[in-house]
Amino acid sequence: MRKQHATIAIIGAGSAGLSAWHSARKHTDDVVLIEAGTYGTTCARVGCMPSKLLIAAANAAHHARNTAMFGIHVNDVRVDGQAVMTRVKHERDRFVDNVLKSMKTIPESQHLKGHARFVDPHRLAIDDHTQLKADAIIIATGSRPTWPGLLEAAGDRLIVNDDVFNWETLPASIAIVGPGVIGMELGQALSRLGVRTRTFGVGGGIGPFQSETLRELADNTFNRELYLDSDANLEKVERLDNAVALTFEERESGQTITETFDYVLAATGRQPNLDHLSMEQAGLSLTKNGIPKFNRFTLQCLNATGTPSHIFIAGDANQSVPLLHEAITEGKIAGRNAANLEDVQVGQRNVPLSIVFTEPQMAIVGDGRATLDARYGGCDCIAEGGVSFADQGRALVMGENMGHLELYAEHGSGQFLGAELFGPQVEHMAHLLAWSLEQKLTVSQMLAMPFYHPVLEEGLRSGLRDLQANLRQGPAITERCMECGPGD
Ligand SMILES: Cc1cc2nc3c(=O)[nH]c(=O)nc-3n(C[C@H](O)[C@H](O)[C@H](O)COP(=O)(O)OP(=O)(O)OC[C@H]3O[C@@H](n4cnc5c(N)ncnc54)[C@H](O)[C@@H]3O)c2cc1C
Ligand SMILES: NC(=O)c1ccc[n+]([C@@H]2O[C@H](COP(=O)([O-])OP(=O)(O)OC[C@H]3O[C@@H](n4cnc5c(N)ncnc54)[C@H](O)[C@@H]3O)[C@@H](O)[C@H]2O)c1
Repeated sequence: MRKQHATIAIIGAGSAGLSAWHSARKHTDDVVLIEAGTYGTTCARVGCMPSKLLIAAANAAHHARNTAMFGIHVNDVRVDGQAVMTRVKHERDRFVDNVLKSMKTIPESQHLKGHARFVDPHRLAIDDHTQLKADAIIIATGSRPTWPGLLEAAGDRLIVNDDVFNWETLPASIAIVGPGVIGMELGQALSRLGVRTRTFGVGGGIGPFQSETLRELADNTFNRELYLDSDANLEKVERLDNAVALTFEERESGQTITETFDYVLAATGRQPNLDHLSMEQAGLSLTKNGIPKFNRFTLQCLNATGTPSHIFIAGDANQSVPLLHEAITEGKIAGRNAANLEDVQVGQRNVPLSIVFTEPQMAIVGDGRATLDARYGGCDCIAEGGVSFADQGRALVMGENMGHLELYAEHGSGQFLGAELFGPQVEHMAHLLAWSLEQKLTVSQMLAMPFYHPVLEEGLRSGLRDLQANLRQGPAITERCMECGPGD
């Protein structure tokens, strides 16, 4: 085994690892990046980007089929599964190429190919070819899908998101287990592309929603176009010759039926890639799930002795906020701190922001209802306001008048705290709200901002007005805001 030394070793060349590399390189040239798998990042290869490409194709088909309300008649909308997948993969490869091109800035001598594991707190074995000793180490190993044992019976018909983006064409049918973020995005997209789908969940959760009102509305809304049972009784999974059979209690009829599908997609959550790292050799204090205890502002892990470690953890590997922009922020902070062990600093973290690219979109800004209730302990400190998109002006114009916003603020201070959003293109409102939260704006300050007419954000203004009324700090709300223009 070759022996090598580096000031900083980064395990994983995904989004967090690459961000950490660039950040650390501002302080030292001696940084080594270790990658076990394929370069190109989860986001570009099998995550954010190919999923949004599939969704874009699906929405094109869906909107083409739903023009009649405008008096426009489109005949024979045909989905060419092979062409859909060709575009998804072609554009996906472009995103991957961009990552690979940017990786060319990393000198050959600074990346090592192979699977890293801890030998002791400062030493890593890379496969069986290199032993790397480092002053500081950043764990940026990402995550992978996990699924309940029941699904194992599907054998090679059990697939995960990675498999979808390798398809040559679309299958005829698929069962989706897990109506979380991945299950809802891919499930709706495949259904809109003409694939027969059924989606099964447990406990009633849909996407990221904590609010019961929004869960119920999402359940009703999605069930208008696809089969979704968010609290399903999935009894049996069986591999047949050319298919997989699922036995379940059908939602409407209550009957137990068996239906066959080409595949079953596990979208039941992800687990951090820490189990093959020999973490027990790293000398760290671990949670009961085997995740190193760490400080989310410095990304520094805690030694088993209770002292700060020279090991940092960033991105999906720490399971804190498994989102792309957070992985990049965390990599940046970890890279800076790993290079300055004597002067570890607190990095700036953004307010929580999560968006699900279904139609209607789902989003959470700041804290959701349940988190706020837990934080404020039922002290009646939270005011809630809301607005339905069922008759919002611009949404009606576009024929996308579905959804509801729930907005929360603190009684007394009037400070905006968070929101759960379900509606057309709420990705944009979610950003406005996240920026307002970053600025610690009060509801009345937010209402003093300009709102153009006629835009979807006028719906947000109605929700904020309702919130303001419930804060009992401003003018009483009128039935309709006519000075705002028609259809606010
Ligand atoms: C289907 C899907 C859709 C998504 N959509 C979105 C979205 O729209 N918006 C959003 O913000 N987020 C989205 N995400 C989440 C986002 O992709 C992740 O949060 C982000 O990619 C995590 O980056 P990372 O660097 O932590 O992990 P990764 O990019 O997975 O990098 C980890 C790297 O570590 C390597 N590795 C693991 N173990 C070892 C080892 N022992 N030795 C060496 N190398 C190792 C892996 O091979 C991998 O290359 C999506 C995820 C999925 C799966
Ligand atoms: N748009 C985005 O930003 C985006 C898109 C995709 C993924 N992601 C990231 O990837 C992460 C992982 O996504 P995910 O969808 O795998 O996880 P998730 O936690 O969002 O959803 C998992 C779902 O599976 C359900 N579930 C768990 N066990 C089950 C069982 N036995 N039977 C049926 N259902 C079961 C859960 O109730 C939940 O609804 C997300 O948390 C998110 O951070 C983000």
